[in-house]
Amino acid sequence: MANDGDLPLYEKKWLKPRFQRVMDTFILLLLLFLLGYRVFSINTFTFPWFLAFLCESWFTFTWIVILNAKWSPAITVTHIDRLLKRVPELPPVDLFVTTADPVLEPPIIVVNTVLSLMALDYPTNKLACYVSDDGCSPLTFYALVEASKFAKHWVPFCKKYNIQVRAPFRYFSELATTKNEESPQLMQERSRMKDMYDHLSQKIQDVIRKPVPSFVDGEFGVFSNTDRRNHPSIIKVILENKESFSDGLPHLVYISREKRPQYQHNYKAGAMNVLTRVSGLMTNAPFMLNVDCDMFVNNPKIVLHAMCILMDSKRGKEVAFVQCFQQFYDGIKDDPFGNQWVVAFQYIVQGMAGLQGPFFAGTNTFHRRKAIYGLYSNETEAERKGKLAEKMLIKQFGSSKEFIISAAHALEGSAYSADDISPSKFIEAATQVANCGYEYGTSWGNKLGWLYGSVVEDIPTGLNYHRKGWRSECCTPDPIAFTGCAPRGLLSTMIQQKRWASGLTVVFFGKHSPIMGTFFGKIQFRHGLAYCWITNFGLRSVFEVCYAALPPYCIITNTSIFPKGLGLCFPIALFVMYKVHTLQEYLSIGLSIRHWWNNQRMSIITTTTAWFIGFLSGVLKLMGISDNVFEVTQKEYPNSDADGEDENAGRFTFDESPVFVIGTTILLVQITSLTIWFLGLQVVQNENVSGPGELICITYLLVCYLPYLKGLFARGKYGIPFSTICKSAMLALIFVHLCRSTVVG
Ligand SMILES: O=c1ccn([C@@H]2O[C@H](COP(=O)(O)OP(=O)(O)O[C@H]3O[C@H](CO)[C@@H](O)[C@H](O)[C@H]3O)[C@@H](O)[C@H]2O)c(=O)[nH]1
Ligand SMILES: [Mn+2]
Repeated sequence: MANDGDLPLYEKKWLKPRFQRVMDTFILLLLLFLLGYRVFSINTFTFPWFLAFLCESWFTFTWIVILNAKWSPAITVTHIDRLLKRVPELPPVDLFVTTADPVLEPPIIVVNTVLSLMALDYPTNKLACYVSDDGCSPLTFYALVEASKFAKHWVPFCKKYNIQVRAPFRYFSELATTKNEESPQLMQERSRMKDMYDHLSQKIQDVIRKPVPSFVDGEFGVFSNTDRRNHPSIIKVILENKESFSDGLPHLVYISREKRPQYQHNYKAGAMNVLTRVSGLMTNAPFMLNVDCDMFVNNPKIVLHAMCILMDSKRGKEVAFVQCFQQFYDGIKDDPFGNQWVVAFQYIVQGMAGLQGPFFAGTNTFHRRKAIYGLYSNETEAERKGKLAEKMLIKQFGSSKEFIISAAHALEGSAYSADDISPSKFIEAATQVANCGYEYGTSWGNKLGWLYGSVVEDIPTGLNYHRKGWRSECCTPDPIAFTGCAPRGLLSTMIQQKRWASGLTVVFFGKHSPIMGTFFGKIQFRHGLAYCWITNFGLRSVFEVCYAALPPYCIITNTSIFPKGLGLCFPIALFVMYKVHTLQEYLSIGLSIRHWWNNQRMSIITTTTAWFIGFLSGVLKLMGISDNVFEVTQKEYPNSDADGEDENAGRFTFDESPVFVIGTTILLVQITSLTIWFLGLQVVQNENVSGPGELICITYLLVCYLPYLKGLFARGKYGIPFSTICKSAMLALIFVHLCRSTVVG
């Protein structure tokens, strides 16, 4: 371990974004002015004014949440050189990859991620890679076995030439665009690698088309007669670094946990807990890295960077996890569907890093094993002793004798050695802890491990760390640590956003909410408030949908929520300031105006449609009426012959999903109200008639919903289906009727 007198392995620097703070505060003041105006105006007690007041109060609260989260951003600077001076002390790290569906997540993608992990710049005898396959697919297993053979050539090649991108498909596709002067030897070896890789992907392709007969026997026999929803645990050690060579290959283990129809499997969280236990038995590394199957390593030194933080003898001791940004490769230019999250990571996540630390974003994260085992950050030796009693351990961790021993070791933080670790010795015990009944009555998913109960497992799991007094850190080395694939279509984006909104709603109203963590746990006030930025995704939609319905309501019933004349300047100034400020945020980190506008537009569309549906389904789940499912996001393997698609890459596509019914309804309601105003069909009233304020709102919403407007008239997948239009028209008519009945009736 490091001597306390040593220089720190990492430094934390707080930034002072003065200009941002001024703008943020100014916008807050304008919001408060607007609220003040509402309170003191004579119309306060009419229904629409009250609703507007409610929504604007919420927007003000949301702004305070954002401002608070962004206020004191921090970055970390890591010193690998200092860490490397202590090489003999480098700790083992277990690497986790999850996959769930061989169709939505093509095995070649999983294979690339695994290869990039195996080739990390870290002593290989300290690494073990575990792949969890919830799809129970012989194909994925086959692909991994074949990849492990390729790895024997690929890993030494990468290390010899210090290749940066170690996922072969990215390496070869990036090569095509950069031509450097290189040694003939490298070029020769590279072309050999390319041939081998092409051969590997061809083999996997062939099996997708026509499964080889040997799938029913030999190593693949265990997969015969299995159904992904009903099968025993399958655990296979594909590679074992028996001699513990520091320049060999890491262990590679395939795990498909038991599934039975009568059990709840808890989606990714369940898979992560099985990975934690199986790895606990086999290698029991004190640190673990978890990535989604599409997130490959982009910076081969990333483990070293993360270890600088986790191994630091002062500040690092309180850190439960290190989060790397989620970044994407081949994202569509200017982020047309708003799913690349560049700004969110830059301002919110980096902002939270200046408080108690970033939230756990589900992937690209290094965890401290004893923290995931439920320890508090500052537990004393004595307090821990009580917890290590065998009875207590069995109650929390389940009845596997072997696992209890390993858990006790992990909790004590006792010395680890990479020698004589042989995963295959533990197959039997590992099968036991991967079975569905194992967690029954234990604390898994409830007090420790990845938490259950919501389809977003990452946020409550992160909250659980922070609640116990741990901190977290961001790690943002150059080049960036990992890159993955963002959804490439509107539909998959909507499915993803809907899942987040429903899961987050359940979290916000559940026992793991940031509010509970602040009052009953060790989450600091400002940090708890910052957490509301993400946990409130679902709830936010309710207010935005209301606010989108208000101006049409006003037009139809000929009332008004906005001041007229000079008074209108206030809300307009607020709107303009907000837009200019966000635009400045985008430009200052090198994003384009187009990127900004796309995100502005999508924030309206996503909030009022996908998040709204997500909120409703979250509420149904909270009331116990229905359950939410984890719909896996489609990962696309870039196909060289699909280039023709590119010009339509950012275009909106529609289908019969309810998300589009909501969006189309909102659009039709705006159009209808505008038509009513234009034709002068409004209810006749004497005072406070609707005016420019309402019209501006409607126009802005129409501009945001322009792709939908085009969709009304387009055909095929770019057009909104006729049935969706009919449903929306019905809903819009009902809305108009209801509005009129409040005044006429
Ligand atoms: O039953 C399941 C469902 C999913 N997964 C895996 O979970 C990961 C994330 O799934 P994905 O469909 O890619 O979801 P995203 O919306 O892209 O994921 C984001 O949001 C999730 C929470 O909703 C987090 O878990 C992820 O880390 C985060 O990247 C993938 O590796 C899946 O294979 C499983 O292992 N088992
Ligand atoms: Mn994903």
